Amino acid sequence: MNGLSVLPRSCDKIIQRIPKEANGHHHHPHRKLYDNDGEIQEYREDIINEVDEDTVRYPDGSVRLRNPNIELMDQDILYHLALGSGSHDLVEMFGDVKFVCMGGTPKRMEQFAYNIMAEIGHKLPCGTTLQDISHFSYRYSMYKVGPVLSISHGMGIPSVGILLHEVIKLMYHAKVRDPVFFRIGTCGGIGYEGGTVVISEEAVDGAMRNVLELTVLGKVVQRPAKLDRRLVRELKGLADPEDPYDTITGRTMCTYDFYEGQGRLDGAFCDFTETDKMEYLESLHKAGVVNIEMESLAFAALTHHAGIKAAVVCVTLLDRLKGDQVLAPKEVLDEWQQRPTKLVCRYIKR
Ligand SMILES: O=P(O)(O)O[C@H]1O[C@H](CO)[C@@H](O)[C@H]1O
Ligand SMILES: O=c1cc[nH]c(=O)[nH]1
Repeated sequence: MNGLSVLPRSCDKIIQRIPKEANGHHHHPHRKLYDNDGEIQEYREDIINEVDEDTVRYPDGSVRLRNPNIELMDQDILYHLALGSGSHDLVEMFGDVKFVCMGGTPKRMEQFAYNIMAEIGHKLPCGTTLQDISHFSYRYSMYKVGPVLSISHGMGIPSVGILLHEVIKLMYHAKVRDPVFFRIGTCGGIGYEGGTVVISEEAVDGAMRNVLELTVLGKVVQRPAKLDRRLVRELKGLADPEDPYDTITGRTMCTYDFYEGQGRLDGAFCDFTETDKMEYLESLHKAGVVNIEMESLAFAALTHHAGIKAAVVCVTLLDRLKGDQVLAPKEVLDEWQQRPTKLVCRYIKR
Protein backbone atom coordinates (compact mmCIF):
# COMPACT_ATOMS: atom_id res chain seq x y z
CA MET A 1 0.00 0.00 0.00
CA ASN A 2 1.33 3.45 -0.75
CA GLY A 3 1.31 6.54 1.45
CA LEU A 4 -1.32 8.29 -0.65
CA SER A 5 -4.15 6.12 0.50
CA VAL A 6 -3.97 7.74 3.93
CA LEU A 7 -6.17 10.80 3.57
CA PRO A 8 -6.09 13.70 6.01
CA ARG A 9 -9.06 13.52 8.41
CA SER A 10 -10.20 17.05 7.62
CA CYS A 11 -10.41 16.34 3.89
CA ASP A 12 -12.98 13.59 3.85
CA LYS A 13 -14.33 14.48 0.44
CA ILE A 14 -11.07 14.54 -1.44
CA ILE A 15 -11.41 12.10 -4.29
CA GLN A 16 -9.48 8.97 -3.65
CA ARG A 17 -8.77 7.42 -6.99
CA ILE A 18 -6.81 4.52 -5.70
CA PRO A 19 -8.90 1.46 -6.48
CA LYS A 20 -8.79 -1.47 -4.10
CA GLU A 21 -9.27 -5.05 -5.01
CA ALA A 22 -11.57 -7.31 -3.01
CA ASN A 23 -8.63 -8.54 -0.97
CA GLY A 24 -7.94 -5.00 0.16
CA HIS A 25 -4.76 -4.63 -1.91
CA HIS A 26 -4.37 -1.94 -4.50
CA HIS A 27 -3.95 -3.02 -8.05
CA HIS A 28 -1.72 -0.93 -10.25
CA PRO A 29 -3.43 -0.24 -13.56
CA HIS A 30 -2.21 2.50 -15.84
CA ARG A 31 -4.80 5.06 -16.81
CA LYS A 32 -5.12 7.93 -19.21
CA LEU A 33 -5.15 11.13 -17.25
CA TYR A 34 -5.26 14.08 -19.64
CA ASP A 35 -5.70 14.53 -23.32
CA ASN A 36 -4.74 18.18 -23.48
CA ASP A 37 -4.05 19.25 -27.03
CA GLY A 38 -4.44 15.70 -28.21
CA GLU A 39 -1.61 14.34 -26.05
CA ILE A 40 -2.72 11.35 -24.06
CA GLN A 41 -0.58 10.49 -21.09
CA GLU A 42 -0.69 7.38 -18.97
CA TYR A 43 0.05 7.24 -15.27
CA ARG A 44 0.35 4.63 -12.60
CA GLU A 45 -2.95 5.01 -10.82
CA ASP A 46 -1.48 4.02 -7.47
CA ILE A 47 0.78 7.06 -7.26
CA ILE A 48 -1.51 9.79 -8.56
CA ASN A 49 -2.73 12.28 -6.00
CA GLU A 50 -5.93 13.89 -7.29
CA VAL A 51 -7.95 16.79 -5.94
CA ASP A 52 -11.65 17.53 -5.91
CA GLU A 53 -11.47 21.28 -6.38
CA ASP A 54 -14.82 21.93 -4.69
CA THR A 55 -13.85 20.30 -1.43
CA VAL A 56 -10.39 21.65 -0.71
CA ARG A 57 -11.65 25.06 0.45
CA TYR A 58 -14.11 25.94 3.21
CA PRO A 59 -17.60 26.97 2.01
CA ASP A 60 -16.69 30.67 2.45
CA GLY A 61 -13.75 30.23 0.08
CA SER A 62 -11.02 30.30 2.73
CA VAL A 63 -8.06 28.00 2.28
CA ARG A 64 -8.34 24.62 3.97
CA LEU A 65 -5.18 22.69 4.71
CA ARG A 66 -4.89 19.09 3.59
CA ASN A 67 -2.99 18.39 6.79
CA PRO A 68 -4.83 17.66 10.06
CA ASN A 69 -1.66 18.18 12.12
CA ILE A 70 -1.52 21.94 11.76
CA GLU A 71 -4.68 22.79 13.69
CA LEU A 72 -3.50 20.59 16.56
CA MET A 73 -0.25 22.56 16.97
CA ASP A 74 0.07 25.33 19.59
CA GLN A 75 1.71 27.52 17.04
CA ASP A 76 3.00 27.16 13.50
CA ILE A 77 6.34 28.76 12.72
CA LEU A 78 6.66 29.79 9.08
CA TYR A 79 10.40 29.59 9.39
CA HIS A 80 11.47 30.70 5.90
CA LEU A 81 9.14 33.71 6.01
CA ALA A 82 10.20 34.85 9.49
CA LEU A 83 6.52 34.73 10.56
CA GLY A 84 4.53 32.57 12.97
CA SER A 85 0.96 32.00 14.06
CA GLY A 86 2.01 32.47 17.70
CA SER A 87 4.25 35.50 17.23
CA HIS A 88 2.17 37.45 14.68
CA ASP A 89 -1.49 38.31 14.26
CA LEU A 90 -1.67 36.76 10.81
CA VAL A 91 -5.38 37.52 10.33
CA GLU A 92 -4.76 41.19 11.08
CA MET A 93 -1.63 41.32 8.89
CA PHE A 94 -2.78 39.24 5.92
CA GLY A 95 -6.54 38.68 6.20
CA ASP A 96 -7.30 41.10 3.33
CA VAL A 97 -4.96 39.43 0.80
CA LYS A 98 -6.56 38.57 -2.55
CA PHE A 99 -3.57 38.15 -4.86
CA VAL A 100 -0.23 36.47 -4.23
CA CYS A 101 2.40 37.24 -6.84
CA MET A 102 5.72 35.41 -6.92
CA GLY A 103 8.84 35.68 -9.04
CA GLY A 104 12.47 34.66 -8.86
CA THR A 105 14.27 37.74 -7.57
CA PRO A 106 13.75 40.06 -4.60
CA LYS A 107 14.34 43.11 -6.85
CA ARG A 108 11.64 42.14 -9.35
CA MET A 109 9.15 41.57 -6.57
CA GLU A 110 9.97 44.85 -4.84
CA GLN A 111 9.53 46.64 -8.16
CA PHE A 112 6.28 44.80 -8.74
CA ALA A 113 5.07 45.94 -5.32
CA TYR A 114 5.81 49.58 -6.21
CA ASN A 115 4.16 49.18 -9.64
CA ILE A 116 0.99 47.70 -8.21
CA MET A 117 0.95 50.40 -5.54
CA ALA A 118 0.89 53.07 -8.27
CA GLU A 119 -1.69 51.15 -10.31
CA ILE A 120 -4.19 50.65 -7.50
CA GLY A 121 -3.52 54.05 -5.93
CA HIS A 122 -2.40 52.57 -2.62
CA LYS A 123 -0.74 55.22 -0.42
CA LEU A 124 1.93 54.62 2.20
CA PRO A 125 2.05 56.84 5.29
CA CYS A 126 4.09 59.97 4.56
CA GLY A 127 7.87 59.40 4.71
CA THR A 128 7.65 55.60 4.80
CA THR A 129 8.80 52.98 2.30
CA LEU A 130 7.68 49.43 1.66
CA GLN A 131 9.08 46.99 4.20
CA ASP A 132 10.37 43.54 3.35
CA ILE A 133 8.19 41.56 5.77
CA SER A 134 10.44 38.48 5.54
CA HIS A 135 13.72 40.39 5.70
CA PHE A 136 14.95 38.51 8.76
CA SER A 137 14.47 35.13 7.14
CA TYR A 138 17.37 36.03 4.81
CA ARG A 139 15.70 33.63 2.36
CA TYR A 140 12.74 35.20 0.60
CA SER A 141 11.50 38.80 0.33
CA MET A 142 7.85 39.67 0.88
CA TYR A 143 6.03 42.96 0.30
CA LYS A 144 2.39 43.73 0.95
CA VAL A 145 0.45 46.41 -0.89
CA GLY A 146 -3.20 46.39 0.15
CA PRO A 147 -4.67 43.10 -1.10
CA VAL A 148 -1.50 42.13 -3.01
CA LEU A 149 1.42 40.10 -1.67
CA SER A 150 4.61 40.16 -3.72
CA ILE A 151 7.14 37.47 -2.81
CA SER A 152 10.46 36.30 -4.28
CA HIS A 153 10.75 32.52 -4.65
CA GLY A 154 14.40 31.99 -5.62
CA MET A 155 15.36 29.49 -8.32
CA GLY A 156 13.95 26.05 -8.90
CA ILE A 157 11.33 23.62 -7.66
CA PRO A 158 12.73 23.01 -4.15
CA SER A 159 12.90 26.74 -3.43
CA VAL A 160 9.41 27.57 -4.74
CA GLY A 161 8.02 24.39 -3.16
CA ILE A 162 9.15 25.31 0.36
CA LEU A 163 7.79 28.81 -0.12
CA LEU A 164 4.43 27.49 -1.36
CA HIS A 165 4.01 25.25 1.69
CA GLU A 166 4.51 28.26 3.95
CA VAL A 167 2.46 30.73 1.89
CA ILE A 168 -0.45 28.28 1.61
CA LYS A 169 -0.30 27.85 5.41
CA LEU A 170 -0.15 31.63 5.73
CA MET A 171 -3.37 31.88 3.69
CA TYR A 172 -4.97 29.34 6.03
CA HIS A 173 -3.84 31.05 9.26
CA ALA A 174 -4.91 34.46 7.91
CA LYS A 175 -8.31 33.06 6.79
CA VAL A 176 -7.80 34.47 3.30
CA ARG A 177 -10.69 33.75 0.94
CA ASP A 178 -10.29 32.66 -2.67
CA PRO A 179 -6.75 33.94 -3.21
CA VAL A 180 -5.34 33.91 -6.74
CA PHE A 181 -1.64 33.08 -7.15
CA PHE A 182 0.58 34.29 -10.00
CA ARG A 183 4.13 33.47 -10.95
CA ILE A 184 5.74 36.37 -12.80
CA GLY A 185 8.91 34.93 -14.31
CA THR A 186 11.50 34.70 -17.05
CA CYS A 187 12.07 31.75 -19.39
CA GLY A 188 13.66 30.56 -22.60
CA GLY A 189 11.34 30.63 -25.62
CA ILE A 190 11.04 27.69 -28.04
CA GLY A 191 10.53 29.37 -31.40
CA TYR A 192 9.74 32.77 -29.85
CA GLU A 193 11.98 35.83 -29.80
CA GLY A 194 13.17 37.40 -26.57
CA GLY A 195 10.57 39.72 -25.05
CA THR A 196 7.54 37.51 -25.83
CA VAL A 197 5.06 37.09 -22.96
CA VAL A 198 3.96 33.49 -22.36
CA ILE A 199 0.92 32.46 -20.32
CA SER A 200 1.27 28.78 -19.41
CA GLU A 201 -1.63 26.47 -20.25
CA GLU A 202 -0.06 23.62 -18.34
CA ALA A 203 3.32 22.64 -16.94
CA VAL A 204 5.22 19.53 -17.96
CA ASP A 205 8.49 18.09 -16.65
CA GLY A 206 11.61 17.36 -18.71
CA ALA A 207 10.03 14.11 -19.90
CA MET A 208 6.75 15.85 -20.92
CA ARG A 209 4.80 14.53 -17.94
CA ASN A 210 2.09 16.84 -16.61
CA VAL A 211 2.82 15.96 -12.97
CA LEU A 212 5.12 17.02 -10.17
CA GLU A 213 6.91 13.96 -8.87
CA LEU A 214 8.20 13.92 -5.32
CA THR A 215 9.40 11.24 -2.97
CA VAL A 216 7.46 11.07 0.32
CA LEU A 217 8.46 8.48 2.94
CA GLY A 218 10.52 6.76 0.28
CA LYS A 219 7.57 6.44 -2.13
CA VAL A 220 7.04 8.29 -5.36
CA VAL A 221 4.01 10.62 -5.36
CA GLN A 222 2.74 12.38 -8.48
CA ARG A 223 0.60 15.52 -8.29
CA PRO A 224 -1.13 16.84 -11.42
CA ALA A 225 0.43 20.14 -12.50
CA LYS A 226 -2.86 21.78 -13.53
CA LEU A 227 -3.38 25.49 -14.07
CA ASP A 228 -6.68 27.34 -14.22
CA ARG A 229 -7.81 27.40 -17.87
CA ARG A 230 -10.26 30.22 -17.35
CA LEU A 231 -7.57 32.39 -15.78
CA VAL A 232 -5.38 31.71 -18.83
CA ARG A 233 -8.18 32.95 -21.12
CA GLU A 234 -8.85 35.99 -18.95
CA LEU A 235 -5.17 36.94 -18.93
CA LYS A 236 -4.87 36.42 -22.68
CA GLY A 237 -7.88 38.70 -23.09
CA LEU A 238 -6.02 41.44 -21.24
CA ALA A 239 -3.13 41.47 -23.73
CA ASP A 240 -3.35 44.83 -25.50
CA PRO A 241 -3.08 44.68 -29.33
CA GLU A 242 -1.06 47.90 -28.94
CA ASP A 243 1.59 46.13 -26.83
CA PRO A 244 4.85 46.18 -28.84
CA TYR A 245 5.35 42.45 -28.21
CA ASP A 246 3.40 39.21 -28.55
CA THR A 247 1.50 37.54 -25.73
CA ILE A 248 0.97 33.85 -26.38
CA THR A 249 -0.30 30.76 -24.53
CA GLY A 250 1.11 27.25 -24.60
CA ARG A 251 2.74 24.44 -22.72
CA THR A 252 5.60 25.25 -20.37
CA MET A 253 8.40 22.82 -19.69
CA CYS A 254 9.81 22.99 -16.17
CA THR A 255 13.26 21.53 -15.55
CA TYR A 256 15.48 20.91 -12.52
CA ASP A 257 18.45 22.63 -14.14
CA PHE A 258 19.23 25.63 -16.32
CA TYR A 259 22.09 24.03 -18.29
CA GLU A 260 22.08 20.30 -19.11
CA GLY A 261 18.43 20.01 -18.00
CA GLN A 262 17.40 22.60 -20.61
CA GLY A 263 19.63 21.11 -23.33
CA ARG A 264 22.24 23.88 -23.20
CA LEU A 265 25.63 23.37 -24.77
CA ASP A 266 27.30 26.01 -22.58
CA GLY A 267 27.22 24.51 -19.05
CA ALA A 268 30.28 23.23 -17.20
CA PHE A 269 29.36 19.79 -18.53
CA CYS A 270 27.81 18.64 -21.79
CA ASP A 271 27.61 15.03 -22.97
CA PHE A 272 25.43 15.59 -26.04
CA THR A 273 25.94 17.16 -29.47
CA GLU A 274 24.36 20.23 -31.00
CA THR A 275 22.38 17.89 -33.27
CA ASP A 276 21.00 16.03 -30.21
CA LYS A 277 20.05 19.34 -28.63
CA MET A 278 18.28 20.65 -31.72
CA GLU A 279 16.39 17.38 -32.22
CA TYR A 280 15.17 17.59 -28.62
CA LEU A 281 14.14 21.25 -28.80
CA GLU A 282 12.40 20.69 -32.14
CA SER A 283 10.48 17.77 -30.63
CA LEU A 284 9.35 20.02 -27.77
CA HIS A 285 8.30 22.68 -30.25
CA LYS A 286 6.23 20.10 -32.17
CA ALA A 287 4.58 18.98 -28.91
CA GLY A 288 3.38 22.52 -28.23
CA VAL A 289 6.02 23.48 -25.66
CA VAL A 290 6.57 27.21 -26.08
CA ASN A 291 8.93 27.94 -23.21
CA ILE A 292 11.20 26.40 -20.56
CA GLU A 293 11.68 27.57 -16.99
CA MET A 294 12.21 26.07 -13.56
CA GLU A 295 9.24 26.54 -11.18
CA SER A 296 5.92 26.11 -13.02
CA LEU A 297 5.56 22.39 -12.24
CA ALA A 298 5.63 22.90 -8.46
CA PHE A 299 3.67 26.12 -8.73
CA ALA A 300 0.88 24.46 -10.72
CA ALA A 301 0.86 21.20 -8.75
CA LEU A 302 0.93 22.65 -5.22
CA THR A 303 -1.62 25.41 -5.87
CA HIS A 304 -3.90 22.87 -7.56
CA HIS A 305 -3.47 20.49 -4.61
CA ALA A 306 -4.51 23.33 -2.29
CA GLY A 307 -7.51 24.25 -4.49
CA ILE A 308 -5.99 27.67 -5.24
CA LYS A 309 -6.47 29.32 -8.62
CA ALA A 310 -3.07 30.04 -10.21
CA ALA A 311 -1.39 31.26 -13.38
CA VAL A 312 2.18 31.40 -14.66
CA VAL A 313 3.17 34.36 -16.84
CA CYS A 314 6.78 34.56 -18.04
CA VAL A 315 8.76 36.62 -20.51
CA THR A 316 11.20 34.89 -22.87
CA LEU A 317 14.81 36.08 -22.61
CA LEU A 318 15.90 34.36 -25.84
CA ASP A 319 14.78 31.90 -28.48
CA ARG A 320 16.39 28.60 -27.55
CA LEU A 321 16.16 27.43 -31.17
CA LYS A 322 18.72 30.16 -31.90
CA GLY A 323 21.11 29.91 -28.98
CA ASP A 324 21.86 29.26 -25.33
CA GLN A 325 23.41 32.41 -23.90
CA VAL A 326 21.31 35.28 -22.60
CA LEU A 327 22.84 38.06 -24.71
CA ALA A 328 20.35 40.93 -24.41
CA PRO A 329 21.71 44.00 -22.57
CA LYS A 330 20.72 44.54 -18.96
CA GLU A 331 18.40 47.49 -19.69
CA VAL A 332 16.57 45.42 -22.31
CA LEU A 333 16.23 42.48 -19.90
CA ASP A 334 14.90 44.84 -17.23
CA GLU A 335 12.26 46.22 -19.60
CA TRP A 336 11.26 42.70 -20.73
CA GLN A 337 10.78 41.61 -17.11
CA GLN A 338 8.18 44.35 -16.70
CA ARG A 339 5.95 42.77 -19.34
CA PRO A 340 4.44 39.85 -17.37
CA THR A 341 4.08 42.29 -14.48
CA LYS A 342 1.98 44.63 -16.63
CA LEU A 343 -0.41 41.84 -17.60
CA VAL A 344 -0.87 40.71 -14.00
CA CYS A 345 -1.36 44.36 -12.91
CA ARG A 346 -4.15 44.67 -15.48
CA TYR A 347 -5.82 41.58 -14.05
CA ILE A 348 -5.56 42.81 -10.46
CA LYS A 349 -6.84 46.28 -11.40
CA ARG A 350 -10.02 44.83 -12.88
O1 LIG B 1 13.29 34.74 -13.47
P1 LIG B 1 12.73 33.63 -12.64
O2 LIG B 1 11.40 33.96 -12.12
O3 LIG B 1 13.66 33.21 -11.53
O4 LIG B 1 12.56 32.35 -13.63
C1 LIG B 1 13.58 31.73 -14.36
O5 LIG B 1 14.90 32.24 -14.19
C2 LIG B 1 15.70 31.35 -13.40
C3 LIG B 1 16.88 30.87 -14.22
O6 LIG B 1 17.63 31.91 -14.71
C4 LIG B 1 14.78 30.22 -12.98
O7 LIG B 1 14.27 30.48 -11.70
C5 LIG B 1 13.73 30.25 -14.07
O8 LIG B 1 12.51 29.66 -13.78
O1 LIG C 1 16.53 29.89 -20.90
C1 LIG C 1 16.06 30.26 -19.81
C2 LIG C 1 15.89 31.61 -19.47
C3 LIG C 1 15.37 31.92 -18.24
N1 LIG C 1 15.05 30.93 -17.39
C4 LIG C 1 15.22 29.63 -17.70
O2 LIG C 1 14.93 28.74 -16.88
N2 LIG C 1 15.71 29.32 -18.92
